[in-house]
Amino acid sequence: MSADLAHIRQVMEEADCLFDEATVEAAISQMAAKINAELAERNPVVFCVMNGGLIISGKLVSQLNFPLELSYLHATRYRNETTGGELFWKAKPEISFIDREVLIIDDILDEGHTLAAIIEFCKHAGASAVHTAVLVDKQHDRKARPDLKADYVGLECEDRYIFGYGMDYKGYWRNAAGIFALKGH
Ligand SMILES: O=P(O)(O)OC[C@H]1O[C@H](OP(=O)(O)OP(=O)(O)O)[C@H](O)[C@@H]1O
Ligand SMILES: Nc1nc2[nH]cnc2c(=O)[nH]1
Repeated sequence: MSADLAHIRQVMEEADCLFDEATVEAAISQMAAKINAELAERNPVVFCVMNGGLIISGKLVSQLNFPLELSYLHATRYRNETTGGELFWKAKPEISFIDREVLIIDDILDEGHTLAAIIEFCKHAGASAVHTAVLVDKQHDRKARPDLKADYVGLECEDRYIFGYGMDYKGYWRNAAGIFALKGH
């Protein structure tokens, strides 16, 4: 089914900008500074969680000043919808995790099912430590594991459906240079 582009455009026109580009870029630089200070000697394998992690991963790793290996994994729970379901692996990582420190980079920690499952997967695969970085931590009381916090968080946002900087609305607007909230959600 082809997307209704008029609707997709209208969604952006009506959306609220929660964080403009300069604010997001500053948050990413702060994350990078902390990661540089803490992981520079750890020889981590860095994993971008596709698709949403694409933009934050690219922007973040280019500000990391130590040698690292970069790969991706693809797990999805939302499949371009605005509410989450079962975790579905589209691509599992190919690099060996055995005795390696891992840094997982994703766009958003919402209910946390995705990140929790990825962390479990990495530990099961033999990682010696799993570090996590998310651009946005959504604030609400529906967390899958309330104790699960990302080690590096760029921004905290209110409990609304957001898009931009890698996050989609029905598969669109991952390219938006700001973080926007859907009108009425
Ligand atoms: O904390 P949770 O409630 O589990 O949600 C967070 C996950 O949801 C989004 O992925 P999605 O499944 O939409 O796939 P995408 O990355 O392809 O957009 C996002 O990229 C996170 O991986
Ligand atoms: N685009 C987008 N994806 C999500 N995955 C989990 N929560 C969200 C959200 O608010 N926006």
